Amino acid sequence: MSAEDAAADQRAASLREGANVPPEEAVIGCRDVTKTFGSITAVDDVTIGIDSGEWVSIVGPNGAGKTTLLNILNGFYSPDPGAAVYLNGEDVTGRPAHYRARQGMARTFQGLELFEEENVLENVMTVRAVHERPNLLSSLLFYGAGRQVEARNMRRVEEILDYLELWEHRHATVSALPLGVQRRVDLARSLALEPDVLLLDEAMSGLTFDEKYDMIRFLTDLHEEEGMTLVMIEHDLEVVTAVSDRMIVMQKGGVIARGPPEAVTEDPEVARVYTGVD
Ligand SMILES: Nc1ncnc2c1ncn2[C@@H]1O[C@H](COP(=O)(O)OP(=O)(O)OP(=O)(O)O)[C@@H](O)[C@H]1O
Repeated sequence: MSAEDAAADQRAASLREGANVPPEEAVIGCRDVTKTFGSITAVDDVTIGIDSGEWVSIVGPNGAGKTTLLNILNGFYSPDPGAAVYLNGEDVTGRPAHYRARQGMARTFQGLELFEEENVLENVMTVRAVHERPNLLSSLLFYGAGRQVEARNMRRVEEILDYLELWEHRHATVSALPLGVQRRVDLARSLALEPDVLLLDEAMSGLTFDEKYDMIRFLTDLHEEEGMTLVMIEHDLEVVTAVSDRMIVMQKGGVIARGPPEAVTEDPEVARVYTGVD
């Protein structure tokens, strides 16, 4: 092996090692996560740590375990025993998704789990109302407390719709809207939870060039203006390399590379996964 090859191998190996920050100290992190479904190992011993304000993309071929990992991070799936998941430094392994949502984590869905026959306003308002229910006791003690909360929710939802340029669509039935707008409604629903960490599962899948551009513009604003931590599963490597601070590459359930996009895309193992060429 030449000195050049040895250096490339060493760099590739260092990219595969460890998390960026220890998971226990990360905004969102996990240690030793494995998830099996019967004989299928969907996620295989994954440890990651994502720092506050980072924009991290998780990439990899179909079936690599990306969505399963996201489902474990947000509490939809429990990992196999021996794993731990951390949110803002707290061990949330046994905590359900709604607890993690209240602690600042939201997500969008690859398959858009919207109420298709309801309008945009209703879709976002429903999430908001669940997030901030009027406290029952204060509602009983203070006349109008429930109404105040409702008015506050409505104001916040209006701000979100305005921000995502959805205001003109607020009375439209979701199923009648183009996919690009539906994906923005999904994003609006997650923002209604006022998250610090946003997990995005292929938020740009199926979008036209212009729709993707809009989505990137909104996410960039959230990242830069609000300092939101973004963790994004995305197949479009051009988008990933343009926007991400770091990439995590998964294959067959495991992490095969991680680091800044310019370094990861040069990793020989990543090239092999994407091109099938040695
Ligand atoms: N609920 C489940 N029950 C059984 N097997 C599952 C389940 N969820 C995922 N799998 C399997 O786990 C593996 C990883 O799937 P996952 O959806 O996490 O991959 P992915 O990287 O997100 O793929 P894609 O890019 O196609 O969405 C696949 O073999 C899949 O069939």
